[in-house]
Amino acid sequence: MQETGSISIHTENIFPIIKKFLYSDHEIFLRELVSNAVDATQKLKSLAQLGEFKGELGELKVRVTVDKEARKITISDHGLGMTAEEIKKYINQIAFSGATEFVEQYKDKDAATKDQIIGQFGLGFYSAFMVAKEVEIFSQSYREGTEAAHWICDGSTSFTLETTEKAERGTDVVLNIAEDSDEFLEPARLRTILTKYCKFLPIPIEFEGEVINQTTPIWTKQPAELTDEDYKKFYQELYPMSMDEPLFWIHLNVDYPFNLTGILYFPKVKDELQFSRNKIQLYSRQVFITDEVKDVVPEFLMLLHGVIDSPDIPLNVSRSFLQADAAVRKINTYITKKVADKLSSLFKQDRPGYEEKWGDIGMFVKYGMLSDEKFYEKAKDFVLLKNVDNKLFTLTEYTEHIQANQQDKDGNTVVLYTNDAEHQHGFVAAAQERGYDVLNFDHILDPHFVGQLEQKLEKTSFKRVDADTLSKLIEKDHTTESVLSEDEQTKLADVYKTAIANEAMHVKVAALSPQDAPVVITQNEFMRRMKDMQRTGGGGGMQMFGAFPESYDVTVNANHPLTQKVLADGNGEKLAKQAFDLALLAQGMLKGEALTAFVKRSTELL
Ligand SMILES: Nc1ncnc2c1ncn2[C@@H]1O[C@H](COP(=O)(O)OP(=O)(O)OP(=O)(O)O)[C@@H](O)[C@H]1O
Repeated sequence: MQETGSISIHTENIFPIIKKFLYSDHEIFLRELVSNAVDATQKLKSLAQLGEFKGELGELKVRVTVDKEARKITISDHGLGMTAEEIKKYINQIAFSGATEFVEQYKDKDAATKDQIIGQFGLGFYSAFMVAKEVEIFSQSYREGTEAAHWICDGSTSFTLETTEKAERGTDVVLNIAEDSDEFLEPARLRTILTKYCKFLPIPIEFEGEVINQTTPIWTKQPAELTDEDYKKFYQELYPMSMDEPLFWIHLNVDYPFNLTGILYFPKVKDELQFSRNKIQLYSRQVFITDEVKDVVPEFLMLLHGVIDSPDIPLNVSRSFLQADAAVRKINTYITKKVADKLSSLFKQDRPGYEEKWGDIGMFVKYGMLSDEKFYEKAKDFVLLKNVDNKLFTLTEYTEHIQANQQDKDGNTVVLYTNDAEHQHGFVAAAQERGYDVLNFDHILDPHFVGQLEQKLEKTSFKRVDADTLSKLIEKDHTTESVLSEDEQTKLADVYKTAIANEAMHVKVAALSPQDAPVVITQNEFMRRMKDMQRTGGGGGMQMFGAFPESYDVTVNANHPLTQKVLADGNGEKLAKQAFDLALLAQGMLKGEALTAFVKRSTELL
């Protein structure tokens, strides 16, 4: 029997159109054909289980071979095969009508969208024509008493179908590679494509006499069957270049209301926010799809590594649709919840272990809290604050820790922090001397995090240790009386103003304790925060603060013994300058010429 015919579709000659549309990702033809072969094999296995196929299953491998001379790539399977009638139905009708529909719907879309949609309309098989000028199918159905069929098509709407001889059950798809697709005749190229897309397919894939895949990757197994070593080994397989072991992992496994399996690893990341993105691989039934998991995984978890496998993610639709897709939103929420639960249980079950990892996971947690309200609600119980003595506290523990000492006269709890304990050492030490605790907030996310905590925590404010004099940072009821008269205070301020001679330094006199420093230089908390935010790119509306020059408050302590000397001494200005320079020195602000002058003056005074 031989039959030639025309495939009944509306658009004439869709081949050139498809080929043109899908220019950027021709390599996926192999993914599509190999997954068809795998599907056919699995269907046969299911039929055997159901007792509908009683013959020998034999060795169920999929073989990919390439013959460079003959310009042919062959994908062979021992799956259920197709009769001539089935080829007409599944290939001529389904595969081709899918292609037609594709052309009609996606004519005007951009390249990225087109790349994504190839499978959507059963375009799988048709993708062969992106690289082949002619495609042949040799197939023998598993059904007894059926004849083998041979189909040839050049991508146009006409085809030839005839009976043939084929010894073994299953299908061979033979591609006659087009001149412009020579690259796919290179075995090395084919191997790369196969390892990229087919590494975890459930049926063995043989290429050049070697099986290139793992048929049961660990995410398809039950967590109870797996040891820590299995998870670590798999991580190493996924990221052979990685030096570090993952910190911990989450095995995802849900089948309702959507289907999702996978393993997410927390890598060691430390500081780099931009580091290792796009490390999560997305699979659909063990076929690799993409490592662009944006929208499927919440933004703050993009730093995680691992695999997600879900047939429910509509991979073939455009980006904007993906964001709006209900299944994707649910998956997103699910992953966030799973991550929060995992952190929570680590925290509860092994506090020391959790604290040890805090340096690596702290950033995730804070980033998550900042970007996701639901995550904040869970994480507020396991987020940790670190003080300058490297002790870690939960939010509740910390409030309890400082409440007695660090309440101001209005009953607000004042949290003191430093963003650079080394640099602000003088301020930190002074605060500690008063029995205050100082937190370390030295990550670039911390200014934002501080802002968030201030909004969320009741009657709590955050002040950097160098934002004001200690008595002003936490204002207590009792005010220290000034030993100076009004006149003396004005005179004192004038002496300092002349000595400092700098517009950016706002001199004021305050009655501090005689034990405090004679002069303290501080930078207003609000202004400094605005500038910090701006530097880290936060808060779009903060732009206007860029126009403000740096300015500092210089607080002169009226009650310090030195003050009397400054007022009495004919040399007052020199002393004032010296005291001011010492304050600058404590802030690490004394540099260059000023530093040289200071050293000279100190020697003179000595
Ligand atoms: N190797 C094969 N063995 C048996 N049947 C096949 C084989 N390849 C394709 N088919 C049949 O042809 C049909 C069309 O294949 P095609 O790849 O175009 O779409 P699909 O596999 O149904 O969907 P998609 O690939 O888009 O997920 C398949 O559904 C299957 O019935």
